[in-house]
Amino acid sequence: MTGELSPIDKAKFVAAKRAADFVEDGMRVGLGTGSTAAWLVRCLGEMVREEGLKFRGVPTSTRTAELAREVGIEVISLDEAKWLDITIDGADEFDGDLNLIKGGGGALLQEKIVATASDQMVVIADVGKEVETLGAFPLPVEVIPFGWQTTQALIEETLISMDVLGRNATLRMNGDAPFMTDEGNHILDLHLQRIGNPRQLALVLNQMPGVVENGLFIDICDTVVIGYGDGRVELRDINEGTIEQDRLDFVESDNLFTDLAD
Ligand SMILES: O=C(CO)[C@H](O)[C@H](O)COP(=O)(O)O
Repeated sequence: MTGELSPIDKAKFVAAKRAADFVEDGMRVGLGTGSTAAWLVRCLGEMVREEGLKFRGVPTSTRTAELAREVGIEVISLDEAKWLDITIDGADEFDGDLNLIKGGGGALLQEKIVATASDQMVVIADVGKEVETLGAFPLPVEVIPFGWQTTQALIEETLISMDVLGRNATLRMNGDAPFMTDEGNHILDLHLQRIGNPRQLALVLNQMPGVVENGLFIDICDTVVIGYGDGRVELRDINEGTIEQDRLDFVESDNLFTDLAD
């Protein structure tokens, strides 16, 4: 990476760096997927190498597993861990109830399994991810390849019957081929604009044959660490609201940040 990082990357970095402090010796930690989660993995790797932090990580994707091993984190499977102390992951949107849209990176299935198997889920996000109502970000739905067009039609019909604003579901592509998840499935992105009742929509989607999982995370996240481009971080707790506001002096002091920016 060369040159100065953008304000969004700085915001992601400070959120990840603050959240890394949640990890303590002996913990089993779910490691999320995406660019913000990648900062977290790099920060944790640095803590392993330089401070002797000892923990085991359960990655939510092959990408995260590769990065975690690269930076020196001990990687185990979810079945080896059985239960996790904490999962730290990014999000595409979060609302005032800390409900989320996830899956922009296509890892929503593993992410939901891992987060649900954790004592607490901490989301790391730049402030641009905060919304009043979920839905401006297209909602990812993981579907099995068999009959995916039939599943797409069923989803669209159901959205019409639910009177949801936007109704089209598009197949996510990777170049000329359909995007494939780690589990060999496809992703349909639902362009909804606004999700009035995310809890109901999540339940309805998961009842359809062909749907494996949807990207709505309802009542799963406990805390959001919000990063700002000027180094400020805010911790928001599901029960207590804002519990911490701080500023990380990352530009001058952070080796990892300046190493990566150079
Ligand atoms: O859900 C995810 C991957 O499936 C990511 O956490 C989400 O897309 C946020 O990504 P980023 O940190 O790159 O903005």
